[in-house]
Amino acid sequence: MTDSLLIAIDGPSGSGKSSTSRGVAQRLGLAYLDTGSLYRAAAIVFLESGLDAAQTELITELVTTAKIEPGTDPLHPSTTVNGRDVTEAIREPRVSEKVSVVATILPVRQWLNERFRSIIDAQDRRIVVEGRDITTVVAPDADLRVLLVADPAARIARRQAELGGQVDASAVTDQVVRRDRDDATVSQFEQPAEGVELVDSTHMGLDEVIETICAMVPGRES
Ligand SMILES: Nc1ncnc2c1ncn2[C@@H]1O[C@H](COP(=O)(O)OP(=O)(O)OP(=O)(O)O)[C@@H](O)[C@H]1O
Ligand SMILES: Nc1ccn([C@H]2C[C@H](O)[C@@H](COP(=O)(O)O)O2)c(=O)n1
Repeated sequence: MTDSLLIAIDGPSGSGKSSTSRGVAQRLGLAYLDTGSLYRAAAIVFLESGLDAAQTELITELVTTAKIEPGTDPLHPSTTVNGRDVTEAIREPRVSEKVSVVATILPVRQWLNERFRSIIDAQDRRIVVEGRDITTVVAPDADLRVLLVADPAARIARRQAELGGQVDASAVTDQVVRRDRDDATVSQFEQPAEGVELVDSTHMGLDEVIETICAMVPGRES
């Protein structure tokens, strides 16, 4: 049996977690779990329910009875809700605007955390998992734990470039800065916890970040 290799990567919005984690997983032959994609899928369930954000018990019931399934192939990220492919829909600005509503409901977080742990086990712990609280709550026992950060200006510019100018600057700033502020009320991703490696990607290209993290894997240090 191949040795387990669980890599946990956290960081604020737009710091490069998804792109970096997919690259590291591809390079090391690991599976990949984007935990934010499940929070986003839960946000779709909430948005389509017509419920008010204050109806947290009803939102929790709906989300925790939905069948939310993430793919774990780093080459082909995918997410389904009750069998429907929502891979593209979860990236829409309306979802980014509202995802913190579900992400700040603690029973939803507890339910999702159990899902994440069972997916990690189903992959024999050979997986890169990224999010906001993977290094601290979901997998504090990971073989490598990284907090990936970048200056807010760099993160906003990256997100703006990704959206190809289709969303105005204040909406992009909201998606990055306001969302981090809301998300930080339930997770600690601004400072590395003890034993977590800090990587600042502000002035690093994607390949350099991937290379840096691969070199931190126990047994691969140069
Ligand atoms: N080191 C880098 N240098 C320049 N651009 C980058 C770098 N890392 C990622 N990017 C780009 O920045 C954008 C955001 O990256 P990504 O989606 O990986 O961030 P994220 O941390 O997962 O964001 P979110 O938490 O909001 O989902 C993407 O367009 C990506 O290609
Ligand atoms: N472990 C996680 C992962 C994600 N979230 C929340 C915070 C984000 O606003 C949202 C979407 O994540 P993204 O796609 O931007 O990485 O999900 C969280 O609270 N904990």
